[in-house]
Amino acid sequence: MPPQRRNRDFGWLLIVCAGLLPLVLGILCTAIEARHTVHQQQITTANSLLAQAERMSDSAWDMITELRQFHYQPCSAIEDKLQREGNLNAYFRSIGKLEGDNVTCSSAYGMNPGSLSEMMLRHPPVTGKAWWSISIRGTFGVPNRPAVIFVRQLPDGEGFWAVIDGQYLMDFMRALGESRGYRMTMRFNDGAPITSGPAEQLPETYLKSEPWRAESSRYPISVEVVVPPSELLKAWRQALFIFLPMAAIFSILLMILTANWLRRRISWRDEIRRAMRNRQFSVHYQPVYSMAAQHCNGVEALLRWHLPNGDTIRPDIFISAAEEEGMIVPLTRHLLELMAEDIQSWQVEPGFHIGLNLAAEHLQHPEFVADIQLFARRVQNKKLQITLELTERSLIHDGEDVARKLRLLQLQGMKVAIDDFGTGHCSLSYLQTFPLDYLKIDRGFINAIERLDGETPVLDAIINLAHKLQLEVLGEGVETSLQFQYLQQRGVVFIQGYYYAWPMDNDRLRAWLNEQGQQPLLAEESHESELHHS
Ligand SMILES: Nc1nc2c(ncn2[C@@H]2O[C@@H]3COP(=O)(O)O[C@H]4[C@@H](O)[C@H](n5cnc6c(=O)[nH]c(N)nc65)O[C@@H]4COP(=O)(O)O[C@H]3[C@H]2O)c(=O)[nH]1
Repeated sequence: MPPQRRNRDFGWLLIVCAGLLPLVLGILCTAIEARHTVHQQQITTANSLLAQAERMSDSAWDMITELRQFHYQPCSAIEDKLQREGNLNAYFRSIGKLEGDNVTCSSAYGMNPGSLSEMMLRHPPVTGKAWWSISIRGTFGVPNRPAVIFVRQLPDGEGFWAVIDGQYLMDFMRALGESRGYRMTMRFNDGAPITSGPAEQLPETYLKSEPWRAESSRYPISVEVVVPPSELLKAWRQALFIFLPMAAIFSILLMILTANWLRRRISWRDEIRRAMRNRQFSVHYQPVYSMAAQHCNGVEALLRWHLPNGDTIRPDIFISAAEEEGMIVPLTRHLLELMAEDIQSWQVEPGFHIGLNLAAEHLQHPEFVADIQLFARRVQNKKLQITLELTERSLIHDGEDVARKLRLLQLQGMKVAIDDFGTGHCSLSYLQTFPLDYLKIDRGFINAIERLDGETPVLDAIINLAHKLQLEVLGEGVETSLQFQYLQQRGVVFIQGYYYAWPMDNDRLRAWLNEQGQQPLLAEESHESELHHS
């Protein structure tokens, strides 16, 4: 499959993925949100149930405290009063008195209706406590309806009891959760369950939510709330209903952005190719001043891109794009061709320097040496000093291999410079790895110069370092007389910048070299006219 085709297919895949991403994320988030909502509802329901059960327990214990007034009184004397108390207070099925395990008096059945076990339809729990309560599946009189019995036993064997009808609790549960299909279970003291909701086991599906259990801090009451899958599904559907339109908008936006990004990527590559074909690139040359020779002894080649409408694209933009799009090698080869053509028109002394910028990808390319050698052969009649400028902007991975190639080219008479020194992450390691001849100080450090007799610590340190390593130093971006003099005083041998000359096209360079190329640069003079002229 040709690479172009493969890229396009990959692009479609990327657009589809970008479109799906918000949808998938949305579905996941809403599922989590639905679970959270349902869980909160479970907690709220359980807490409401507990609160109601606690209120009923409070009533029951209050009633038992009230019954204390009938202590030592025979059932015949209190029967009517008991009946009235039992009937007039909410929640109660019956209330009464105890003697040991025997029920001696009941608001429902009068005197001596039987034992406590017979009334509860089970043995009383062994709690060892004078106050206890337990949920039961029914009572002697109403065996099929759950209830809760509250008992207080006095040390003298007498006691009081109250039975709350479970119907009140079941009604409350129904009101809370019947419409939502909740299954709710309440137990007092691990007694019989009082339940409401569907009795069947919920199917084991992903949508099943965990039962929520809660206990009262005041009484031995526990509740459990189970939510059916349909509730979770409903909550999910509601969340999706709100979220899906937003997700759809996000999907469309993301697809448009991805498509634009892909188009831009493809268009940079295509545009650079087209621009090379249509000769929209040209080379500008910026003169370099030699302090020793006191005249221009070389130039740096800087690529320019002129659009047919007269606009230009900044080199830092199209060079970065070419590096990212894998176009820097063809572009540099194009630069070398343009330079070779221009150089044929030059009238310069042998040894005149021509510096050219090289990107890391090209240095690592297997045909790098051949490319440079071809260029050198094409301009060999001019006997130029070719300087290869490495920049730290993009990292050179295979340092040893690149160093070997550079050494080979050095043996054939070329020089190597490190460009924009100090701005990257690996300035010092480059000094150690590569066979360098020149160090070009970035204009950021030159801009820091404030006074001729003062210090510029970092700049001074770089200059000293270069001298120690026996590298020749070039100051880049020199714009003022002060900067020029400062560098001159500190033994910087080459100067490049607007103060000396701006980058210019080939025709203007030839004229400039003729008129000003041999003139010394004097710091005291005003160079305004010279700069504008160039
Ligand atoms: N403010 C200021 N700027 C000054 C002064 N003197 C020169 N300059 C600018 O500083 C840049 C020097 O080039 P660079 O550091 O190699 O930085 C270059 C270089 O890294 C890259 N570049 C340019 N042409 C090529 C090329 O053919 N190949 C590669 N790989 N990179 C290139 O693009 C960068 C920017 O290039 P340009 O825009 O041409 O910008 C040039 C030049 O116009 C000055 O006194 N003041």
